[in-house]
Amino acid sequence: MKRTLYWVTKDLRIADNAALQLASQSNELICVYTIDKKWFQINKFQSKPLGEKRWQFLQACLNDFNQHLLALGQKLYIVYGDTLSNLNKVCEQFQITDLITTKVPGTDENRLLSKLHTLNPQLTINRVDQFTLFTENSLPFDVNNLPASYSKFRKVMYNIAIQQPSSNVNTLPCMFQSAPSVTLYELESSPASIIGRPKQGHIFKGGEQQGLKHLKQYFTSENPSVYKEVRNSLDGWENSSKLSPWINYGCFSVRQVMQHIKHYEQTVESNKSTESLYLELLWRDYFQWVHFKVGAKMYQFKGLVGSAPLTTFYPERFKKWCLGKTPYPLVNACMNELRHSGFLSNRGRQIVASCLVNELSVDWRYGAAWFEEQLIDYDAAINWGNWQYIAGVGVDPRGGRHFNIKKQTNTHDLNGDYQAKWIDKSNNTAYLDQILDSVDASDWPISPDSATVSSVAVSASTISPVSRNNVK
Ligand SMILES: Cc1cc2nc3c(=O)[nH]c(=O)nc-3n(C[C@H](O)[C@H](O)[C@H](O)COP(=O)(O)OP(=O)(O)OC[C@H]3O[C@@H](n4cnc5c(N)ncnc54)[C@H](O)[C@@H]3O)c2cc1C
Repeated sequence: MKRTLYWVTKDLRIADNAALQLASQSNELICVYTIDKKWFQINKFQSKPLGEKRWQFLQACLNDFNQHLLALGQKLYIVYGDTLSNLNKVCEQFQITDLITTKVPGTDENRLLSKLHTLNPQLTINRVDQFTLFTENSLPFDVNNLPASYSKFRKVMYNIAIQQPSSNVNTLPCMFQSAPSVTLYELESSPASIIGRPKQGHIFKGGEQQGLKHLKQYFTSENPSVYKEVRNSLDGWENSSKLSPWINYGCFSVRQVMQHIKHYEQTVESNKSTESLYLELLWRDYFQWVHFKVGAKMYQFKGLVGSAPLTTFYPERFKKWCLGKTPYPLVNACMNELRHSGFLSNRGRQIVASCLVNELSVDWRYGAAWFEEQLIDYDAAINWGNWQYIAGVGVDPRGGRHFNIKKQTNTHDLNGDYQAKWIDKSNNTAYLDQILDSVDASDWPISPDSATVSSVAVSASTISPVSRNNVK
């Protein structure tokens, strides 16, 4: 008799969901999504793990998934609090024999599963390998021998076949008779009203249904044919695929995305742009496997290379960077977009991350944690992996990236349209003076008489010396 707990995490979909397929073979089933109270608390990097924009997106995803489960005679239970004790209570209350969940690289999740197993030694834990393009078994190497750079990984993986998406689940086993005692609430049958949508910027609507609609729209447009030429633009819905928020909550699988790329290549066009899109998905996979391999090192100051960057924590610089109040208008525009909309282009992310590390000499982990709070498409491996890469402590064999802000402004926003769009209209300079005076004026890298805070550029001599390669 299989009494199964399906712990739903980054797999909020019915299609191509091998974990749900496996759960469908149980005798009795309960589907649970855990919301940890820590997600809403300020952490040691002064940010919250879950900000408002992603929380709204997630609620829509949960509602959508619940609708699908209801149609199959099941429902999604949401439990709130301490994840380990909540899962443990569900296991005890229903005498769970099997736990099914999607295998993700997060260190918290993995630690939690081993503790849960210690508390419930009878429990069989099935971690379903479906978060990446390739399963661990299909890698031609052991994860511990993962190639040391992305280019090596790409060479090895390029021609390896990717598994086709699986068929949809049509029936699910019956529910347990009573609701779990830890239930905070059941999702209503009507979709949650989404409040506080950004007035500007891209709108992402959570859930499998909306995700598949967007996936279809992107691949029935001509945008995949020109992706490579436009992907570095700072603005524009059509300049990149905008698939990331749905991929990261598993509203569709990366294999489904790959299927669309292949179909586009077979029926419309196969060119450098369609290849480039695939190569970005491969980057995503690479960061996931790096995270599987290195575990907690993903979040350490010294990163994967084991040597500390020449940066530290300056509260005022960090605060001004978060609020888009640095001396760099392009950086400010990007940070305003991120804060107001929960999204930022890849080039924007690279520019602001480089600025925090190289111009402001701030510990990269504070920036990564701020991104974690703000981004709708936050993913642990991709976010912390990219930050490490820019800070020179990650998988980059060339050691760090420094983006020349003036050059980036001339290349990507010569007419200033993007900066005008995201300028902070409040123009609250009194607020700036207050911060400058009251926090730690001495740590701000502009000498007090050199400029007003809104001036365009800081001369190199006013910046703490940080040796960096690869100024772009
Ligand atoms: C400092 C920094 C932090 C980042 N944090 C995140 C994050 O938390 N979550 C996230 O999904 N992406 C992150 N990225 C990568 C990238 O910026 C986003 O994936 C991309 O902007 C999402 O938009 P898109 O779906 O239109 O991407 P597209 O350009 O259309 O790319 C398609 C897909 O490829 C993958 N991809 C694209 N660029 C990268 C990359 N540089 N590294 C790994 N995978 C990539 C994503 O899954 C993306 O959805 C970060 C990049 C930087 C520089």
